Amino acid sequence: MNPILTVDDLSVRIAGLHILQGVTFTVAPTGVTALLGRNGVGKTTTLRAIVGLTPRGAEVSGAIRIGKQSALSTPTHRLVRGGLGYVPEDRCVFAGLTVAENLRLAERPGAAPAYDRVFALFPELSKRAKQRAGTLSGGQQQMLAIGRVLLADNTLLLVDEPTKGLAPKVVTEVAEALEAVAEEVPVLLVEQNLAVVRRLARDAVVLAAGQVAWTGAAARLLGEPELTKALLGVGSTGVHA
Ligand SMILES: Nc1ncnc2c1ncn2[C@@H]1O[C@H](COP(=O)(O)OP(=O)(O)OP(=O)(O)O)[C@@H](O)[C@H]1O
Repeated sequence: MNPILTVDDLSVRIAGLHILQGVTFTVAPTGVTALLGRNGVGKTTTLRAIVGLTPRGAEVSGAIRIGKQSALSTPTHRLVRGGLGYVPEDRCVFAGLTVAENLRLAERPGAAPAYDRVFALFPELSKRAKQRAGTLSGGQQQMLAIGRVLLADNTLLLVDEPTKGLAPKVVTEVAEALEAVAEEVPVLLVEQNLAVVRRLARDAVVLAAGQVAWTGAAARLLGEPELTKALLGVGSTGVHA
């Protein structure tokens, strides 16, 4: 099966810092690929480069293809309209708007919004349609951030640390939702909670200091404690997925 995403020799310099230094990896067209690594290795920078959101003035080189489309030469709004979904780390919900208004703003032109799909995955969003997003819990905001992207059909989802800062029970809920999502659409997932990675990911790509340090089966990485510790600096156990 051809990869849905190919990142080839990607380099990103921001403010004189060479943050990504020739990153190369692929993402399979089904299931979850985890993008892993210690803090500050360039995971978020990689996702942002794919979606075309590197800061102004950044120097980006290499090639990124989503299917056959060159991402680096396509503006972000066209990538999104073409089916690239991005759930950023900071969730970016509009705090002063209601849940319903946040969802409405995310409808993509020319495509019927799939409210049924979103509310089936996250019934809480339907119940709280009139609540201001800023008053939702962290987990509910995360569900809104994911739900927003799922209003449209996607060919690839990029999801950045969806369980960060969430209570254990909510981590489980978000992991369950992503598991269901990944049955329909391939996901490139940045995630620090290795129990979540173990549950969701088939493939893993590990970054270290702006380069790919390891690629392979997630189960293999997490099944070898020495390897996990060497690459990620932590044991392979995690909780609450
Ligand atoms: N706009 C920017 N200006 C300057 N440095 C930046 C900028 N964006 C990222 N960096 C630096 O690039 C490096 C990689 O950052 P990035 O957020 O991609 O790492 P990460 O692997 O996602 O980290 P974490 O796991 O902590 O979220 C860090 O050293 C960060 O400080």
